[in-house]
Amino acid sequence: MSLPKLLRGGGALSAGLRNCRTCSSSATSARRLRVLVDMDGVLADFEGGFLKKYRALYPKEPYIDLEDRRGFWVSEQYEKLKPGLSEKAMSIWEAKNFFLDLDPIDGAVEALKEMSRLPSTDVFICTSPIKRYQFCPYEKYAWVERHFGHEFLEQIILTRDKTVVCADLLIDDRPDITGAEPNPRWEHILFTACHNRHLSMTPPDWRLPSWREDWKELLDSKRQHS
Ligand SMILES: Cc1cn([C@H]2C[C@H](O)[C@@H](COP(=O)(O)O)O2)c(=O)[nH]c1=O
Ligand SMILES: [Mg+2]
Repeated sequence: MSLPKLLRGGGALSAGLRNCRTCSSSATSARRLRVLVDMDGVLADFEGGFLKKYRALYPKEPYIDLEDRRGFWVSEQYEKLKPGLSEKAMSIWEAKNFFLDLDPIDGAVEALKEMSRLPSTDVFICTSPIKRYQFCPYEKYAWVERHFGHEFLEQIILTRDKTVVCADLLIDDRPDITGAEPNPRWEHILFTACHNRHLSMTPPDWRLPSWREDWKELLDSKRQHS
């Protein structure tokens, strides 16, 4: 089988992998591809937005350049940098307008709109809100409406556990996605972000380096081998 160029781990795509068709309810839907796309770090520039606001609010505190970011949790790396910085980091994304003000990731808006227009493809934005919920869930909806339009609000899934969502693919920057379901239906495509770009990929892992790459090739490949 020829593998898409973006598959760094040389993954075997869907051959022998879990088949999401088992959770489809009709023959018609069985032919459609369902794609979940994460928001923070994939569509919205969480890391860039955080650093900008953190430096503005705490100009005297140390910070971590994006190229030095390691590990998914910003709060953990900041706490290691200086005890107490975890709380200051959290105060940034817990504040009003943090999520709403995030810039889109390069190419994300065009790519997602194009993906949602593809035939036989259902696209959902699948994102985890923070538990301090005063602003975050509302602002995530408002962000989607601002960048994708009102209609796209039908395609939002807010969940703290993405493993229980049934789909063919999940494009997400978090390397370790775990939850109540030990065998999620989707295959994970790791979207490259500052905190994960140094991780080596092992088969059958997939990676999408950016929205400027040929993400359609990944979808087509999954479609063909499902
Ligand atoms: C880096 C980091 C993130 N969070 C929060 C912010 C978002 O609500 C989620 C990540 O959501 P995703 O759907 O997995 O992109 O986590 C956090 O609480 N602490 C952090 O350090
Ligand atoms: Mg993310």
